[in-house]
Amino acid sequence: MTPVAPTWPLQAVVFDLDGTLIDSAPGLCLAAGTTMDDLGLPRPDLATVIGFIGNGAPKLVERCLHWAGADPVRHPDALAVFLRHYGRDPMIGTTAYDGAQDLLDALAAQGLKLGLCTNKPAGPTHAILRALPLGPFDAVLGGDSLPKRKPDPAPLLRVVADLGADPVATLYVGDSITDWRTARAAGIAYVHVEGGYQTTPIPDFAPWRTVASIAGVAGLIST
Ligand SMILES: O=C(O)COP(=O)(O)O
Ligand SMILES: [Mg+2]
Repeated sequence: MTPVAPTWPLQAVVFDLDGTLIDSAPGLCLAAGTTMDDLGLPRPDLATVIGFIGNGAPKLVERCLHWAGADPVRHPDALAVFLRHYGRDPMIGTTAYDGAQDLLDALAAQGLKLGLCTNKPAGPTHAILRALPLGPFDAVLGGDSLPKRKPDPAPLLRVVADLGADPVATLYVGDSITDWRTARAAGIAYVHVEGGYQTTPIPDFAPWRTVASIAGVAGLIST
């Protein structure tokens, strides 16, 4: 498979959030563990929860229940409990990766539009963006903002449209198979950041570029 390259000059860069700009896995693990306590189920450890991140809160809870051998009919209740725990303070166990804000500042200074397209629900996403602070972003969509979430291309294409950018002159920067599939389905050039939450090889993987950490994205872009 041939990687999709962006056309220059670049107009916009859209980012994934969890595992790309922020390390939120300890917080997600804590909320998942408290949820499982409430349900009388075993707590998954951090490495296990990291493997469950990437497709949004409903999938994370579904994977926790499946891991524990629990009846899937408990999912609606479990999801409500999880969202209550996580929503109380999504900043617990969450930090920005080194260099993330410096990168956003540098890209904005080059006149690039900045977007955020995450599967994290919009409520905690905005709480985290305010609290860190991280950004500013010109357009933000959460996993529950549209009827479909990543890897469906709709959220990414909507963010790009909200930015007023041309998809071919846009980069999507992410850390997971979900992000890669989203970018591929949208026909948008994909930059993969290593060191996030992708723990298994990605089949048919053809990113435009791979960087070892978020700070490395700056070196790819000159407008
Ligand atoms: O909420 C998740 O499961 C993943 O969130 P992300 O799309 O920002 O990586
Ligand atoms: Mg991610």
